[in-house]
Amino acid sequence: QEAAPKAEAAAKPNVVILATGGTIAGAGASAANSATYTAAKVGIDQLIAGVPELSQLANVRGEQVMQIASESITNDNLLQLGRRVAELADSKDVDGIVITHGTDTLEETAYFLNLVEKTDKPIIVVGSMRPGTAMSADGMLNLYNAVAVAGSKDARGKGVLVTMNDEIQSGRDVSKMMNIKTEAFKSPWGPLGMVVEGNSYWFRLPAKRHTMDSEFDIKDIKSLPNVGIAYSYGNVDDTAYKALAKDGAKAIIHVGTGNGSVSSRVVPALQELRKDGVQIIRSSHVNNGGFVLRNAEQPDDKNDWIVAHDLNPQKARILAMVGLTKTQDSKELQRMFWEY
Ligand SMILES: NC(=O)C[C@H](N)C(=O)O
Repeated sequence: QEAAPKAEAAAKPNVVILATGGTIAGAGASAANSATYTAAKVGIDQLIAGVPELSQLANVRGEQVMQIASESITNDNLLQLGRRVAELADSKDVDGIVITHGTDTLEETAYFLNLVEKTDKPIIVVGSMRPGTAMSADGMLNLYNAVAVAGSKDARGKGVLVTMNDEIQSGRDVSKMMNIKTEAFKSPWGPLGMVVEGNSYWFRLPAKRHTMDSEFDIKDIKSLPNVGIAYSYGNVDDTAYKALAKDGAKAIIHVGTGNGSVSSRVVPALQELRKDGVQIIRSSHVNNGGFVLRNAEQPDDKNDWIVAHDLNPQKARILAMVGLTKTQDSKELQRMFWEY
């Protein structure tokens, strides 16, 4: 009789929560403040203490890696987080890792980790749309779901995942499609599954290379190159592109209209920049998921440009940076944009 609880404790998975800040750690002046608040206020110990039910799912411990709103995250922050995740993933007494994160750049961090972490242990990135001080705060349940998925054996080998609004999304595909609403995170290809009352229900698997099957490894990445993003619209000119190149961008993500199209007022500058060695990567600013194909709208073969395919501009920046740590060859980079 005495042995039972002990056996139960031993069977529970060990999950580490790495806290980085964001609204999930935010606080507002009153319960009515769902949108007006300060992000990155509450420490990880307080967050964990706020959801006592976590201890039913796993042996949970927390680490405060940083405390920032995610719009302010830098490449150095990404590397710091990535290295800590890798150390924990290598540790025998860690079964799964949760990262609490602001939602503004959550999709970038999730995709970055999906590319560079050589582990099949679950890595779950999670945030919230409302601070914990607000009525109907969503952080508690999102965090509970994240720990549940991180501790489950079923989540192994599926790449970095995101648990928001009861859905399990692929860290590669998911994007913040809407602000204000708690139903903020969507993937153009749909969620992988659902998490309900601590149980995961899976419906599909990621088809793109990730984690164990990736050619990238955080342990080999010393720094990330400068990659900029320039946005297209009617009456656009080449000012932003030239400024990014002048600032030393190794690649520029062109946020094109529609099919990643490029204004005739911008084409000559992009052809020049490519001749000067800058990689030009065409993506799209359409809201529900772009889909850019080679030589559609623009002669990519002739210009030696790259297409981002279905990656949105901010995810294209992540893959371009990681890819450029391995190669400067545009054909190799294009291969990566098809495979990841
Ligand atoms: N909902 C949020 O987390 C937004 C916040 N600005 C952040 O990304 O840190």
